[in-house]
Amino acid sequence: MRIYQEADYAAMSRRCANLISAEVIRKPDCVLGLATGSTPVGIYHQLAEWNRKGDLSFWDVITVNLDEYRGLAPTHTQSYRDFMQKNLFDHIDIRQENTYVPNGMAQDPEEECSRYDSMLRALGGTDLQLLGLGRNGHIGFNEPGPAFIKETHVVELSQSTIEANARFFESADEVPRQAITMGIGCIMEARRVLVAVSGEDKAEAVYRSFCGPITPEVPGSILQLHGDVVLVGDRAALSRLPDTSEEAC
Ligand SMILES: O=P(O)(O)OC[C@H]1O[C@](O)(CO)[C@@H](O)[C@@H]1O
Repeated sequence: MRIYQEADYAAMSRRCANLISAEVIRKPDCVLGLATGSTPVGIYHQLAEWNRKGDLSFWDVITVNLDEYRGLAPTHTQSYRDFMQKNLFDHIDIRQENTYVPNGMAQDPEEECSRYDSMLRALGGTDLQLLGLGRNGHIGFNEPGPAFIKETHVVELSQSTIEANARFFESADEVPRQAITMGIGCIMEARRVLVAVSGEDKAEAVYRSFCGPITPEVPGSILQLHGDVVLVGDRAALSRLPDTSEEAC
């Protein structure tokens, strides 16, 4: 695993944007797996700026998002589709039809999960998967539980995730209780995984994911078994790692 320790959120965002742009330059028709949440906002803004300046094109790029809340329409201001439009897609030259986000309004969610997996397979998997990390170690919306779930699936959000994401809603009561998420198998099949973390409140999850036992109780810990993981964090988020200059643990 490669670790980049950056001074702060801005530097972490620039580093991740650099790694993503390197992939886009290397393979202009790459498949990027994308994440939502507060962490990637700075990364997306940096990519949009380079695109606006003409330094980077997303014309042939395909994007596949990790997850979506169940029951929120794509136009809902807290849906992950809306998040992606506002923070990235509306500001870059990507073709809208090349951007995939699970449909949280699907009448038959199980069918939507299989459709998403088939679509991922048809695309040949992701070249680079960007991940944030939940405070409880979740990746995508793969919450701590008794087993790793391989395929895209419907998940019951944990209380800690509902509380963490309540900041985006009027109150915790409005946070959807379910989501559709890419499974651990789809994430692990990415050719490269880029994990972005920022802030003291992620330090414990980073430590448990990369230095603790591999267990579905800490979904991010599965990444220890991936052959090409790049972890980029600011000092606060990486503060519990024993030595961030080389291997994590
Ligand atoms: O970047 P944040 O807002 O801390 O979120 C971390 C993780 O939590 C989620 O937002 C889901 O709760 C993920 O999409 C994200 O990777």
